[in-house]
Amino acid sequence: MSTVSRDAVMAVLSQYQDPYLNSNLFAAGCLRELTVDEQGVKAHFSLPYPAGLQTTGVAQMLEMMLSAQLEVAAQIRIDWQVSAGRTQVQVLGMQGIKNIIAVASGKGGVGKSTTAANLALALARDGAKVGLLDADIYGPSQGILFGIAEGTKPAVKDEKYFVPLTAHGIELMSMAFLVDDKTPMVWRGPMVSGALLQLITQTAWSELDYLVVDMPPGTGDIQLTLAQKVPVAGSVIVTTPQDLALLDAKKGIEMFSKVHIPVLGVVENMAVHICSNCGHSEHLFGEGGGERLAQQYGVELLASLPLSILIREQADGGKPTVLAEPECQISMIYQDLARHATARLAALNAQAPAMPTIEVSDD
Ligand SMILES: Nc1ncnc2c1ncn2[C@@H]1O[C@H](COP(=O)(O)OP(=O)(O)OP(=O)(O)O)[C@@H](O)[C@H]1O
Repeated sequence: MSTVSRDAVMAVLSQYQDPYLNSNLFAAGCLRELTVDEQGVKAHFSLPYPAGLQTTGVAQMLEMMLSAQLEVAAQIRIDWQVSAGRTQVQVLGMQGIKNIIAVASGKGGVGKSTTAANLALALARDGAKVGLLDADIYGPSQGILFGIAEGTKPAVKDEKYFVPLTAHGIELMSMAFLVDDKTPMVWRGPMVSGALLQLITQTAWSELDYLVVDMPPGTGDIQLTLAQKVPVAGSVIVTTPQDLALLDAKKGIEMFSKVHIPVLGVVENMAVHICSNCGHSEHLFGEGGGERLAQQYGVELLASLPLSILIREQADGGKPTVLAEPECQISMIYQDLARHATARLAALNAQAPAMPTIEVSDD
């Protein structure tokens, strides 16, 4: 077999643009090994974001491109590896976590918790080790979203740490596991802030690639303190496209920039309604709001999700869409969201100088 040149092989492989890194695999620094000899081509690439579901397919496609264009036999291996966040996580119980991602919204009820749950599940489907911290003190709903039986309490380790529950491969801790639904509102204020701090400083998480934090909605003192107490590597802002929600989402973006937490991007939820009878699509809350918001702040529009009865029924029934119907079109959007957000985070981790360590105590 005649040997093709290394340049020719690289030229063919460069035709593939990774949709999440927005560049070819060489320019994105993913090449680990490339051998071109009379045996053929052997290459190994490593992606910086979880991509377990797509590596085999992409490798096969690259092999076919080489075979078709250069008539050369190729063995391509693609794997992925997550780098640790810029901020070293020094919080007790959180030291084994590589990256903390906050999911926030300026306004309540826009689908932040549903997005956080599906994001966590999508990351896990792609092979990442994931935890989910439900810090939504006003309406902790991750227990319901993950089908946890009411009254389930986390185990306690060394008389000091809560052990997260595990559901569908995700480590899970929620305010709801500590505060009773029947706790009167008047008691809730001070108790809840105390419990939230306990949740942050006294949960023994495993070694995780990502901890997704479902933040309380809004941009008040509690959210700001939380953003400062938890060493967040990046945030995802969830909004619906109507003007009022967008206005609040802007406040969310500004809050994160105030505490120097990068915004990985915006998720536009309930963007378009598709009639389940006739298939007609309608932008109930206006069109293009998420895109405009992302452009205004120079961040990515990570995903745009439809207003779908499936999303609501599955989430409220304890099986978010990514779990209930992993192959459906909506799950693909969540999968895409997870990859866009983590690829962006990887780029930030690679670029930025290390941030100072954040130490958190429970006082
Ligand atoms: N894209 C969607 N289509 C249809 N229903 C949705 C969608 N996203 C979320 N929902 C539903 O909207 C309701 C509110 O969602 P969710 O609890 O995730 O919002 P939230 O922003 O976290 O609210 P809160 O401010 O109360 O924490 C839920 O019943 C959920 O199932």
